[in-house]
Amino acid sequence: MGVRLSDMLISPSHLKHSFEIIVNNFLLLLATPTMALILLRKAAQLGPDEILSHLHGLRQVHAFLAVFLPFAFATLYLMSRPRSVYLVDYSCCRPESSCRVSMASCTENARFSLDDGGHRFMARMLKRSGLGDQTYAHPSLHYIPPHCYLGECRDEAEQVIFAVVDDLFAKTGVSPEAIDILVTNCTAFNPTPSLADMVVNKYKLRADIRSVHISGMGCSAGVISLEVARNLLQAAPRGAHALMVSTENTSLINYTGKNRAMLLPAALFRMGAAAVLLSTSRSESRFRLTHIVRTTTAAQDRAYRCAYQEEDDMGKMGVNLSKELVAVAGDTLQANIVGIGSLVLPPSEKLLFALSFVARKVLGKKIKLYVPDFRTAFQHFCIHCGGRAVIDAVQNSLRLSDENVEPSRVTLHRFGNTSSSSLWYELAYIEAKGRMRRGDQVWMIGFGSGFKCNSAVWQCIRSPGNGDTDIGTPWADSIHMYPLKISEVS
Ligand SMILES: CC(C)(COP(=O)(O)OP(=O)(O)OC[C@H]1O[C@@H](n2cnc3c(N)ncnc32)[C@H](O)[C@@H]1OP(=O)(O)O)[C@@H](O)C(=O)NCCC(=O)NCCSC(=O)CC(=O)O
Repeated sequence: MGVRLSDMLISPSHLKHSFEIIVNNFLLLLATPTMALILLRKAAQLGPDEILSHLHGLRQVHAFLAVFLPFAFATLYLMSRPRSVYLVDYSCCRPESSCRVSMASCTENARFSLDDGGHRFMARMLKRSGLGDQTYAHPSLHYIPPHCYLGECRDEAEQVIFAVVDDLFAKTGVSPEAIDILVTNCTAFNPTPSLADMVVNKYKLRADIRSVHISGMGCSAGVISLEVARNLLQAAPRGAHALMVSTENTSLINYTGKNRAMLLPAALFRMGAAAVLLSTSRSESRFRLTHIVRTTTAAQDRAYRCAYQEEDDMGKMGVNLSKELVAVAGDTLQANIVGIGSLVLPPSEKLLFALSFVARKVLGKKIKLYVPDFRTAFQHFCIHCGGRAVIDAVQNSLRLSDENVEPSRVTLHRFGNTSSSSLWYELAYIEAKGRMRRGDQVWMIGFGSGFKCNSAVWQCIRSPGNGDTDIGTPWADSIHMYPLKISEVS
């Protein structure tokens, strides 16, 4: 059956599209004819002779000022702006295959390490978690019961961190002596000397390096590291390099008590890490960091306690993931999108939001607030894959399509929740699928204990060429399997 033209013109999507064109180009549509009209009227009033005599009357000093002043103002403006920060490249760890854990082996371990109730709960959570059969956990967790001592934790950190940093130096050709700034983050494992010192020692980094380690800041700490690295880079000489390493240690999932909320991390968290090289030099870089917006709701007790490290009644230590976490994440996201929306959304989306806001104030709460369409600003979304329910909640509140959240769901399936490094696995998935184009905008959304929602926005300035064989390396052995219909977990 054919579609009538009149239906097409008044269909909601076409109306919305026309509205966007008019509002987003309002200034241009209004200003260009107005300026043209004013100039034509003035020219008509003066006539050609008078215009020519005005032009002859201009002195050299006028011409000089007309050229020099805009040039001077433009130079001052450019010099006073903070320097742009670029992503040279990044690397994500695919641990050794001996670390791989299948669902069956996780369930089997739970049977021998937990009581009956705990084992049944874990079996159910593992099935429903959205994780697949190829995620990784450090060998210390393959023991029954888990065997997490300082030496094993340090070994896990060294394995993943050295793997990604080796890979990053190899693929960028940047030498360790060229690193001026180092930022590392890991929430659960914080030995002395720190993980930052571990990297300095291994790669013999310079004695004057600015190094920082961030701990206890949860899964959104990767974006916090980014902000710290960006701020330090902007204060460093032009062309300086910052190395950023984000990881989590699976020692945090060795809880073997009876508290369900503390058992949950073992069903979700897995081994992984990412290393990122940033610079203030655009040449050779692949992305430009355009915005970072950080939100914390830690002032509210409910938010503060929803991912909380504690001892249970029997004195066993673990991380308690409250049932309220998903709702808290939704509230924190709402606060974050107000900040990010004002920076990135086109005027049409801002206007619709403002109109719905005013209508709600005037007509009361029965009027729903308009949820801006973030797909008008971003081509790609990297949403922290904290758990199936977290991804579902973000997809619903931002009205995203299944394809928009595909990188998060497949990362959860292939690598599990690798905490602050998960966003980089998602970016690598998008690139491995060949979806990244020059000019594309990427929104990274990190969630983490506190509670925090931190956003980073990247613009692709160089899409991968045919020679870039390293792109999407962590996915090299599995990209052909995805996407699966993993949203339909029974
Ligand atoms: C765990 C799930 C995959 C389970 O999926 P389901 O569809 O089965 O969920 P459901 O709500 O029906 O719950 C099934 C059963 O699990 C129980 N259940 C669910 N969540 C629980 C929790 N937090 N504590 C204790 N029990 C819990 C329910 O009561 C129910 O039990 P019964 O059936 O007996 O009534 C999902 O709920 C999920 O993804 N939750 C979010 C996980 C999360 O908090 N991720 C953030 C990690 S922290 C992070 O990433 C950041 C950071 O740490 O910084």
